[in-house]
Amino acid sequence: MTAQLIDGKAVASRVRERVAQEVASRRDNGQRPPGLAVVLVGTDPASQVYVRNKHRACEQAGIRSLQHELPVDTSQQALEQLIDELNADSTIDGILLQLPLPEHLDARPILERIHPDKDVDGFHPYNLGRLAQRLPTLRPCTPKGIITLLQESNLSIRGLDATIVGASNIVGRPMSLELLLAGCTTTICHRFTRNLEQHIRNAELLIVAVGNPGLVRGDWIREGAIVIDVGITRTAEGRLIGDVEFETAAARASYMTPVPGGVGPMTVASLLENTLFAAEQHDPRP
Ligand SMILES: Nc1nc(=O)c2c([nH]1)NC[C@@H]1CN(c3ccc(C(=O)N[C@@H](CCC(=O)O)C(=O)O)cc3)C=[N+]21
Repeated sequence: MTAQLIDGKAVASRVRERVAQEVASRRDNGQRPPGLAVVLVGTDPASQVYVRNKHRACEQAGIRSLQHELPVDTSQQALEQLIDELNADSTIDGILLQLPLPEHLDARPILERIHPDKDVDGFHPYNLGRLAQRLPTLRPCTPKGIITLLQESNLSIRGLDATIVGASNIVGRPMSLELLLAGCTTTICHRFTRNLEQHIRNAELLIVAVGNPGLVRGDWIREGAIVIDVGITRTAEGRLIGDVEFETAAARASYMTPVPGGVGPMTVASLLENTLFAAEQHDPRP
């Protein structure tokens, strides 16, 4: 078998076009544009690239995007105060705190301070609880984007044995909820997992989100599996690579996402959908 590549860039661009049409139709109704506030603390170059990409995507979709770039020595208190101001601002529908934060700051109390209605990352415990109970809510962007990618590729996943490698708050754990809700039998592997290879070999759907290139060897992939590679690592030569050995895995998988051009663009597309969703809650159609 040789895998068909799942073109995340193309699917993301269709999703963004749908959002743009919705935003335009709201404007025709006399409604204000959705507003997104992106908060970036410090000068991490990768974060700056992501924030710039998000800003450009918002502009193209007619979403108002405001950037708050704070110095690296910003205090916890100053950051909390900015969140309070954004929570109170009725023109702002979504607040995104770009992670990671500098060492001296604690993300958790700040993420909990973002009003759940404005939590377009879907990281607030309230929203994760709603997701766990299948209630409509703001869902974490990367897992949501992966579900959209599978749907738009007409891949039915109900009943599949799924393995997730990585149990982060932002990808692995919410991904496990999404797959459970979609009807998969789901295994989550993490740093204490003893038989990683065996869990990967069993996977009809494999999601890898660790950030460790070559972690998953191509010959571990089950014949015909769907492989979703969330890892993004920049090599010394400046190329981006995923966590799964690409060539050997693609020889066994049925479908596989490339890096770049797979999951990354879907994360941004989900952010736009979430911002529109938040605006629809704050400012419903007449
Ligand atoms: N509060 C918060 N929310 C996030 O959603 C968040 C975050 N913090 N911190 C960092 C991670 C990472 N992330 C990506 C978004 C887009 C691409 C993306 O568009 N990738 C392109 C390549 C981009 C490039 O050239 O660097 C691709 O894979 O094709 C990748 C990674 C969002 N994150």
